[in-house]
Amino acid sequence: MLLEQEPRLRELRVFDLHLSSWLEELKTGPVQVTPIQGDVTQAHQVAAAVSGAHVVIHTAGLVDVFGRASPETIYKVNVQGTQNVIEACVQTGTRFLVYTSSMEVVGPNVKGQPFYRGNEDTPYEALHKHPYPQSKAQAERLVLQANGRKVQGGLPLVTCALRPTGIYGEGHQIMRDFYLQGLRLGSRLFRAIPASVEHGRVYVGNVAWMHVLVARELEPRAELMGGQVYFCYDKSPYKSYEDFNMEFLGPCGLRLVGTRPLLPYWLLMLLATLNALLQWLLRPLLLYAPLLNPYTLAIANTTFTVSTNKAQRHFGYEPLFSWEDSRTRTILWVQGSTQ
Ligand SMILES: NC(=O)C1=CN([C@@H]2O[C@H](COP(=O)(O)OP(=O)(O)OC[C@H]3O[C@@H](n4cnc5c(N)ncnc54)[C@H](O)[C@@H]3O)[C@@H](O)[C@H]2O)C=CC1
Ligand SMILES: C[C@@H](CO)CCC[C@@H](C)[C@H]1CC[C@H]2[C@@H]3[C@H](O)CC4=CC(=O)CC[C@]4(C)[C@H]3CC[C@]12C
Repeated sequence: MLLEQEPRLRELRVFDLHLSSWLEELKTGPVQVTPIQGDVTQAHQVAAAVSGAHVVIHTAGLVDVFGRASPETIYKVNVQGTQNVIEACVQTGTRFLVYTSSMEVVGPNVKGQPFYRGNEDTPYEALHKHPYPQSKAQAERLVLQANGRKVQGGLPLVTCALRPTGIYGEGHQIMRDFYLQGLRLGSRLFRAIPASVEHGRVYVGNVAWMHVLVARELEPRAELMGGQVYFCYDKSPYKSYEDFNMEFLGPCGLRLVGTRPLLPYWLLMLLATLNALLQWLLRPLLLYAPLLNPYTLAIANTTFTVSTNKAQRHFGYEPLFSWEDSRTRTILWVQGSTQ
């Protein structure tokens, strides 16, 4: 997105624990693309990568709500890693920092209270028990508190945080898992979540586009945007998690069975709790980390949708991809990803 949309870009450094092979293809254009294999938990590696950069987009993170990683590891990558990025900016004189936060820093909370088409100012009890949202909330706080800190050379750091809702699009592994599961079940999926529960989703291309715009506008609009949070949104429809997935899986030949959940909520919660127990029991022997656990069930079962125009007001954001484009691109990816 940066290469396509930012004409003033001179160099793009990609710092990641795992470098993808597609990065090589990006090296053929006029902009210098520098892949750097590194770990955000290693302060010296981060500082070396950041040195001389005009703007840092910090999107690396450990996304785990399934119990694959330990809470300590999640904290180390998401919180300590973010602190390292901030310190690297301060030490090396980089003034603009964009952080990929998450809707999860707000909710859904452990009480299952709905957040219905809320915006950045909507009051909501953000109570976290799970390591992932806890770590994202802590990291976001660090980023916002760092706004205004003096960087090397004496000028102030300008930071802001973007909070995507559930991201979908090309590369969405869970979508592919549901597709494969549906194929195994005779081209069917069984409804587990009531259709009335709305879940916020945003297309990956629009998430990227919003990051590019923020990176571009942070300097001229530092006064307004510094220390701010913005939900990442687009025109994707408000639907339940499963009904939304069917927008893509339907055209790929799957159908969702049932107008109401096949199993009652208490039974699903029992199964989710059993999964958590099994995970704990099996941990010394193997990693058992299914999609269904008490936390994921609670998120999927709680309405959380965003309706805001803050990004449009502050830096002129309009989605780059329409809902129709986002849908088509995602369907094509699902179809192609399993061949
Ligand atoms: N997937 C979603 O629905 C949402 C994701 N987010 C946030 O967006 C960001 C990207 O998430 P996804 O693309 O979904 O996840 P992902 O797992 O596909 O991407 C995360 C990237 O961070 C890298 N990474 C992990 N640990 C690292 C380390 N120690 N050092 C350097 N790089 C490391 C990974 O190699 C990977 O390339 C994360 O910060 C996540 O919290 C926010 C809202 C929703
Ligand atoms: C009960 C199951 C029946 O089919 C459905 C389980 C679906 C879950 C795996 C997903 C439901 C909601 C998702 C999360 C949500 O989109 C918010 C997120 C934000 C992030 O920053 C990271 C990812 C995630 C936690 C996302 C993960 C997958 C779900 C829990």
